[in-house]
Amino acid sequence: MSADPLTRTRIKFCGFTRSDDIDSAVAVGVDAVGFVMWPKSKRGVSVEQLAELSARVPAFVTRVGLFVDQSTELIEQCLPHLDLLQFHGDEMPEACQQYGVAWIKALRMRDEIDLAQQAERYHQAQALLLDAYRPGTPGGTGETFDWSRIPANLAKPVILAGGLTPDNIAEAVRQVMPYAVDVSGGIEAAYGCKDAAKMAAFVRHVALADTR
Ligand SMILES: O=C(O)c1ccccc1N[C@@H]1O[C@H](COP(=O)(O)O)[C@@H](O)[C@H]1O
Repeated sequence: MSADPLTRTRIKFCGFTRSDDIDSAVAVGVDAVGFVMWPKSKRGVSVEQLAELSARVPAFVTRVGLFVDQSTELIEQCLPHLDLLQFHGDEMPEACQQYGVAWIKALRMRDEIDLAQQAERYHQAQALLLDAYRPGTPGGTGETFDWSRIPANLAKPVILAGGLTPDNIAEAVRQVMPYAVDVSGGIEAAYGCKDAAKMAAFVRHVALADTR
């Protein structure tokens, strides 16, 4: 069965560093592309690179900036090139809200996390991005977590992340039925270098699994 376009699972590819990879992602129908603004990441880009890469993104594809506890000044410099902010650190809700731009909050699935409480805390977020927890690493680990820990009735839309690949994404979509999925490492040939065939396979497997 094909997916209902009004409810189908949205797809974000993250960690772009090359313009050609953006073209390939757009060609296979990605909904959002992400840019890692955290300089410690091997996928990190500068504000100048962000400006160049984001200019390559066509209308109606969302440009997302990923930040990890970064300064207001840096984030403000990035704003002209972004449609949505993704916060991956310990940012307080007020800090996320201060830019007047739509944002999502990443939560790492540590054992003791209370997702209902976090959904209330970050109620102004457009969605919660759930990622694997590895101590000392804010994200992009390439690791999955136990998807059965995600409650079906969470008060915010869920973006599933963490170790997704063309091989496991169909099962993830069927099991979790998230609002969206987000992937970085699983569609790469090397850090920051996307693989066109993996991106195409990922999108195809989401569509095949999406029966809503
Ligand atoms: O990609 C990174 O380098 C990164 C660095 C710091 C925080 C988050 C990061 N990436 C995000 O992590 C998740 C999962 O990534 P993966 O698919 O397991 O590689 C995803 O949201 C990335 O955007």
